[in-house]
Amino acid sequence: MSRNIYLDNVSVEEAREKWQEALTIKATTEKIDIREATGRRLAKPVRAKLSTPSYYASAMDGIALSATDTVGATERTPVQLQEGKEYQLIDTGDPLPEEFDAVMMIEKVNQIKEGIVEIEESVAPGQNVRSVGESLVKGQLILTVGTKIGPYDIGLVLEGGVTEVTVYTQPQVDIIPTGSELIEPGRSPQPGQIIEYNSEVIKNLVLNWGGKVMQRDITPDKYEEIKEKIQQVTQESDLVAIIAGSSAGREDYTAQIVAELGEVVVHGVSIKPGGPVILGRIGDTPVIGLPGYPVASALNFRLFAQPILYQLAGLSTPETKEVKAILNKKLVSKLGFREFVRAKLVKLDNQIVAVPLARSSGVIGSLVEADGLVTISEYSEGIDKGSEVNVELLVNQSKPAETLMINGSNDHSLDLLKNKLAQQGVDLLTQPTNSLAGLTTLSRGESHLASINLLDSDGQYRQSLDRYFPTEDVKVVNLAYRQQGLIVTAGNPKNITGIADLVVNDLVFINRQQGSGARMLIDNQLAKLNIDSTKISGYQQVKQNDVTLATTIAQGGADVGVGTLVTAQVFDLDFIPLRKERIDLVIPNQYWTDTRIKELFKVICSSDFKAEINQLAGYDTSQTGQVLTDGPTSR
Ligand SMILES: Nc1nc2c(c(=O)[nH]1)N[C@H]1C(S)=C(S)[C@@H](COP(=O)(O)OP(=O)(O)OC[C@H]3O[C@@H](n4cnc5c(N)ncnc54)[C@H](O)[C@@H]3O)O[C@H]1N2
Ligand code: MOO
Repeated sequence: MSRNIYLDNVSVEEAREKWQEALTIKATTEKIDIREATGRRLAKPVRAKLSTPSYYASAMDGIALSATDTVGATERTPVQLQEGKEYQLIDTGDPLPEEFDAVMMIEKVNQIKEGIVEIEESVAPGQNVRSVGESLVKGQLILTVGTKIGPYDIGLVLEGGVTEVTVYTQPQVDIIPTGSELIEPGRSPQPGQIIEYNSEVIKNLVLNWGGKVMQRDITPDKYEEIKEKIQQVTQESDLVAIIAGSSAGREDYTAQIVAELGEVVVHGVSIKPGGPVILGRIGDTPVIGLPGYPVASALNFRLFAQPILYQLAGLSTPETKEVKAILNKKLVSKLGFREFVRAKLVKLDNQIVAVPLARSSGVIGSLVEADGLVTISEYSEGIDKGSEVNVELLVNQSKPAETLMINGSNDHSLDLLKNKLAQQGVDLLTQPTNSLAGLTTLSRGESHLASINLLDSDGQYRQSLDRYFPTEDVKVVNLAYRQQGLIVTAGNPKNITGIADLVVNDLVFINRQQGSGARMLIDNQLAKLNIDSTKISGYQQVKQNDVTLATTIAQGGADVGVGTLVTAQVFDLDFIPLRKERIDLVIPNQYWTDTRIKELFKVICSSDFKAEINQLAGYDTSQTGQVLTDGPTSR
């Protein structure tokens, strides 16, 4: 079998147009019981078969009477009425006897004696009476075509004497995940195996759009098996989605099979992610071959299958909502490809800022985090930092104002903080870099707060903070103290006891980057002990964070590095304590009154939060929530 190496490179619009031309899409309808119709779309209008109420009915508990008999009734000139002749007792919903035209509430009726009542005010004709057709009039239009049927609609339709309604048939999507490397969720992947989840993502998109799903078993990368499966399901399906095998790999068969069974209309669109998408048909059934990478798979399905499914359901695709935002990072892109970059949106001062997320199409988390999609045109090689961009909203418009952006040193307590803040409706966007980068970003107005672990050698923040905020006041709030030390191989086979051992010949050290608190710690200690860093093997090798440093040691790439106790424990490594270090949050005074910051401060000061931090090995909350310094003069 020859490989399909040459893909088309058509635009999104051209691909959609070509696919539409090749398909004959017709929405079909069915009659169903209104009681089973929640969420369905009406294909025919509903009209009332009855008027309701169908009789004049009392709207209150009281007495039925004639308005004319009450004329002139006041507290001083009450009117007496005789039961059976001038009034009759009546309850809510009862038919109004023909001889009467109004109802007086029982609370306003004084019983004088058996069969005689007295009233102290007059009533108007029709008072407290529900007239015929007050709710619905026979023949009245109750619901229009396209209505998405909800709880109240069902009540109204039933009241109108109707039980059966005509709705659009829910399109059925058959999803076939392919790939010999795929395993069912819940199993533990061996090297080379991947948990299959794309089909669940696609399934839930279809359900959200009002369709039905048949999720098929994982089919291995075997030409015959895939072909057979596609043949089997196509007949009964309104749209077939085949996941993976779309590209130029040795076992990428989808396009070839679709071509044999029907027609490949487009294979290859000039977009990222998701270039190798296949759009085709088998008989009258539309078939889409989705690229295997999860982001590509989901975005392609949205881009191409959603409009088809909406047409099948008798609807037009919902308009997308956009906001304008300022891009906070330069995006470089390949000319000739339209790229959809997932972005977080944050309201910073009075602007919405778009923070690009991971661009790899293998990172599904980028879709979880994303508030919107930034499109880089195929005619551009990228977008500069600071440019205004249109962002397609994936969330509520109010979301950017609920997000707080923090940059700086990473710490386990920030995860706990994020989780707690989320419960208060604040989304903490963490951008783990290092302390100095956090302060740089903050001083440029590109974040709301910074996390730092940079105490100066004299135990003050003076130097660091004055450098970044020479004129502006900032508050420094303690988050926690954590245990910093040497992370060493499990069992400490090289018997490392402290910093002085780092110059031992057969030891390999692994360092952290400049600007990180761990790097400052090691450099300070080396200076104190008069140790020449060039004598330490591996000193030039740096890792960007605690976790990658520990991973390197756990995998045998180094013997020792500086990190936290909690990270050593996560990776089952040994630990030699060096010092307790403070993790602080730096918050410019201008944000101190921001509601998101107020929530953050409340969380930090809560005993719940402190209790959670105290669960972390080596953490200390004795000063958590304390505002340590306040303004340049007191620093
Ligand atoms: N030589 C070329 N190689 C590739 C090209 C290309 O143009 N030339 N395109 C790349 C792009 S872009 C994409 S996207 C992928 C698409 O590849 P396939 O559709 O053939 O998908 P696979 O290679 O089988 O899978 C990619 C990746 O995704 C994982 N996967 C697949 N299905 C699932 C699933 N149901 N659930 C979870 N994960 C899944 C799979 O294990 C792979 O890791 O091709 C590039 N290569
Ligand atoms: O389509 Mo691929 O998804 O760009 O990685």
